[in-house]
Amino acid sequence: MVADRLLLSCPISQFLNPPDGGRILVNAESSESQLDTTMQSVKVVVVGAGVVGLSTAVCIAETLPHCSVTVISERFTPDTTSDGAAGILFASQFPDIPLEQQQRWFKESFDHLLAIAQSSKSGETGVILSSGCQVFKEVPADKRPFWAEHVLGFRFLSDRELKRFPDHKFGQAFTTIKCECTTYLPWLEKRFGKAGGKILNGKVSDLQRLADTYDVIVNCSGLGAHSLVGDAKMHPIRGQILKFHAPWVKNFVRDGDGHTYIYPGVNSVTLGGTRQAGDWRLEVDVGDREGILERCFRLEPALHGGKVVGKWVGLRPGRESPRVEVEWLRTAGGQEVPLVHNYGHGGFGVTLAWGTALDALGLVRQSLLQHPPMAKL
Ligand SMILES: Cc1cc2nc3c(=O)[nH]c(=O)nc-3n(C[C@H](O)[C@H](O)[C@H](O)COP(=O)(O)OP(=O)(O)OC[C@H]3O[C@@H](n4cnc5c(N)ncnc54)[C@H](O)[C@@H]3O)c2cc1C
Ligand SMILES: O=C([O-])CC(=O)C(=O)O
Repeated sequence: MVADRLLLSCPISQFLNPPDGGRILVNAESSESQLDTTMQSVKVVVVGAGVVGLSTAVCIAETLPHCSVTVISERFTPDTTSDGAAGILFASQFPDIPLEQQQRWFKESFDHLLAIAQSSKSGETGVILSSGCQVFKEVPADKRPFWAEHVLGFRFLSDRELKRFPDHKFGQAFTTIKCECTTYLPWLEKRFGKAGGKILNGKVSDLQRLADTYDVIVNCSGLGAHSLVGDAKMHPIRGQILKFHAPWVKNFVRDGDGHTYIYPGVNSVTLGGTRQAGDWRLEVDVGDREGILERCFRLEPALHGGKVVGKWVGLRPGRESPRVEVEWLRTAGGQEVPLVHNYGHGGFGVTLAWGTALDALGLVRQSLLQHPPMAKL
């Protein structure tokens, strides 16, 4: 996606550890609006360019025109965790977040992406509708998940339909959304550029130092928050998937245990998966690959005759519940600077990104009202 950005040879800012010789990348489409943003008074920086960071940056840049918004990130599409995600909109319940808030996150994300999937933008964004079922070996305690009314056409499988799954006793059918981030993130980057956003490439090592330059800091660093803010609750949940050629498979199937799924997409079928908590390995594991193929072929025999066309490992930003809250930093000059956190979405970051981005936007707005910033150079 570097082709979409203008590469300028500028000295990297003091707070960055440049990973590649201090490049600063600025979205080419934003050059005109950059002139405007330098005139604007409130400087916001978003750390992270995965689906959570870019969604948050777009929400702020489009809603608060008096803010100039900059994204700083070590990695960009196609090299973020978000890029490898299957991108299916689906969630489990987090323990520490009010259910009403989780429902809102899900609904806001779903409705936002549904409008895209049902428009002419579907192709350029990689956001599509996807129908299928989730099946369970034992009948779950909660047969109707909290998001049942937000997806389309949620219902239980009939006995006749369940005959297809001899190892399973219960199933749910529904239509949800598949958001393919290798297409969606470049589109979000462009949308951010059109809203006047700037993009810098670099690793942030100290949020406190950003506070000398920016009025608001938004932390969307995903698993990076483990070291960036020393969040010991953050841990990797390793996930391995395969990309599979079987264009005749049209409907998704997911085992309720979360260890086997088949998600047909725009160009290939995603076969998964693994959920290995505390495992930092990014290498493809041959044993995992064999296990995925065996389980997926058993669940969806129609895969026979297809072939593996790709493989990928990613580390989910694991946390018991996502962290969406504000804390305050104090600069050497005694100014209070809000630090809005939005990270720790585990296996559901694509699903919840737009919803938590809207909450992060609310926290930014509230912080600015609470403490109007003093001018910074
Ligand atoms: C196999 C697999 C399948 C998945 N399938 C799904 C799915 O179907 N549906 C779903 O909803 N979710 C899925 N997920 C989960 C999803 O990928 C994550 O929840 C989501 O990508 C998190 O997004 P993020 O933006 O927080 O993190 P990331 O995409 O990891 O982005 C973090 C960003 O922060 C930057 N960063 C970090 N530290 C720093 C620093 N110090 N300085 C500067 N930049 C920094 C990184 O470079 C990166 O740009 C899956 C994950 C895996 C592994
Ligand atoms: O669980 C799923 O169906 C897909 C997913 O979100 C993941 O692997 O993290």
